[in-house]
Amino acid sequence: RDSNDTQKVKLTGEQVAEHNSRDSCWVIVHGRAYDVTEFLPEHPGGPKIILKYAGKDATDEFDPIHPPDTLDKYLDKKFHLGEVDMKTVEQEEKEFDPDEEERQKRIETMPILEQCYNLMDFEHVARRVMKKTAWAYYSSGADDEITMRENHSAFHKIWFRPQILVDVENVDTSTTMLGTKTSMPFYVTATALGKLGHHEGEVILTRGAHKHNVIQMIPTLASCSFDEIIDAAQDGQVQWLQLYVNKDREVTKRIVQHAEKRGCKGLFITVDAPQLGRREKDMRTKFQDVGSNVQSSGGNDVDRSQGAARAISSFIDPSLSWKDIPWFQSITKMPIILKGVQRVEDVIKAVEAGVQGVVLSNHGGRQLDTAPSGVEILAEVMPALRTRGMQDKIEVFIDGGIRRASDIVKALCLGATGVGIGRPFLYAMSAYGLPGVDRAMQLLKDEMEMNMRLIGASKVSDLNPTMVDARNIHQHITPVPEDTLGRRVYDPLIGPKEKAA
Ligand SMILES: Cc1cc2c(cc1C)[n+](S(=O)(=O)[O-])c1c(=O)[nH]c(=O)nc-1n2C[C@H](O)[C@H](O)[C@H](O)COP(=O)(O)O
Repeated sequence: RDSNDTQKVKLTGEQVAEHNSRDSCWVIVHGRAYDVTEFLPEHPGGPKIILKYAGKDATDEFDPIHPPDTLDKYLDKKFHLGEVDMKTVEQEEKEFDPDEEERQKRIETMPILEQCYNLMDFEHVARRVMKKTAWAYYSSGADDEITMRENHSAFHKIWFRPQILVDVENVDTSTTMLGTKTSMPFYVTATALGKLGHHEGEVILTRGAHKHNVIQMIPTLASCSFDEIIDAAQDGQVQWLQLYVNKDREVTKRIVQHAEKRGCKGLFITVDAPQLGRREKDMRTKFQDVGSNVQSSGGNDVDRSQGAARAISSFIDPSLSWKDIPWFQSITKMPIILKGVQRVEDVIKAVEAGVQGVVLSNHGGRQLDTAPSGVEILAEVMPALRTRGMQDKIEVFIDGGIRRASDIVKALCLGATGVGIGRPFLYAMSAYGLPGVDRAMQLLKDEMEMNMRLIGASKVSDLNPTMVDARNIHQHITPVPEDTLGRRVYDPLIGPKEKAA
C-alpha cells in the first residue's frame, strides 16, 4: 500500500482484527493501524506483550510507556497503515477487577491536598490510590531494599549543631547549580515512565518545576517524548538531560546533540546501571506493558517476568567505561556530570577526567543493594577533595531518600551543591497531579526557610560542616539479635529471704 493510498481509505475494525497473529500482526494506536509483524522480534519488551493486542486497540497499554513519537521515529512508514474507523472497532469488555473497584473507592475517599503536610504524606496517599503496576514500579528498590531504606535513615545519623543569635530575619534559599540560579538547592531528578502514575506524565513535573524555579532532569526513559518535555518548559526554564548510554553510539550521539540544540544545560550520564537492578515488587506485578523508547533490537529473549525495568532497558550499554569520557566531551559542550558515583576514588577520577560534576547516588536503592547512601559517601568525599585542593573543581550532588528540607540542609552543610529528589514528586503527581507537585515543592521551601532560621543561616553559602555532627554516618549498627530465650527463663537474682515465686 503506498502512502497516499493509506491517507484516503479508512480501515475497519474487522479488517484490523483479521491480522491477529505472529504471522500477521496489526495493532491500533490512537486511531491509526500499524503492521508490526516484522517488528515483533525486535521489540525490547519481547513479542508477547504486542501479540496480546494483535488485531486490537493497544492505545491504553501503549501510552504510559511510549513517548507519542515512538512509532513515527522507529517504525518504517510502509508499516503505517492509516486511519481506522474507530466506530467499527469492538471495544474490549473490561473484565471485572475487584482491586480496581477497591482502588476507585479509595480515590473517592482520599485526603484532600491540604491535608498533606510533608513529602511522606504524598507517599502514603499514592500507595493507596495508584495502580498496582505504577506503585510497584515507583516504590520498588533492589533485592531486600536495604539501601532504599538506608538512603533516608542515613540522615537520622547526622545531628545538627545550630548556632544562635544570628540575624535570620531574611532567609534566602536560592543557590546556583551548574551556572544556573535556582530558587531552591534541589532539582527534580530523572525517573522513568512518568505516565504510569499520571496520564500526562513528565510534563506535569516540568510545570511544577517552572512554578518554583527549580531545575528538572529529563529522563531518557520518559513516557513523554523528549521534545514534549522541552516544549512544556517556559522561556528561561532550565532542564538537564539524564542519559542511559545506548550500545549504538550513533543513537546516543543523536540524543545528546539534539538535547544540546534544544537548550539542555547539563548532561547527566547514568553510570550505576550497566544492568538495571532486580526490583522484585515491580517483577511481581509481572509487568506486561511494552518497553519504553524503542532504541534498539532487544530481541525476544527479554525475560518478560522481569518487570518494567528489564523490559525498557535492554539497549543500555554495559561496556561504558572511563575511556568513553573523552568521546562525550568531543560531541557536546554541555557540562558532563556522572550520575551514580559511589566511592571517593571515582570522584577523584571524575575530576581528573575533567567532568564538571558527580551525583553521589545509588539510584534510589534500585541498583546494588547494600551500596551506601549518597549522604554517607558525601561525608567522605568533601574532606578528600579539600585535602587535594579539588573542592572547587567539581560540583557534587547527592540524591536518595531526601524527604525533609532538613535532609537538604544536612547535605549542603556537608558540602553538596544541591540534591536530587525523585519519588516524592512522582507520588505527589500520581495522587494529586500538578497541584500535588506544586504543594510538595512549596512545603519543601517552607521547611527550608524554617530549618535555615533555626540552624542560624540566612543564605545557603552560610551552611558549613561545623553545623552538623556526622561522626556516626558510617555506623551501620544493626541491633544485636536479642537472646529472647534467656529473657523468658531469666530469673532476677533472688535474695535469701525471697522465695522463688
Ligand atoms: C524512583 C525512580 C528512580 C529512578 C528511576 C525510576 C524511578 C521510578 N529510573 S529507572 O526507571 O531507570 O530506575 C531512573 C532512570 O531512568 N535514570 C536514572 O538515572 N535514574 C533513575 N532513577 C533514580 C533517580 O534518578 C534517583 O537516583 C532516585 O530516585 C533518588 O532517590 P529518591 O527517589 O528516594 O529521591
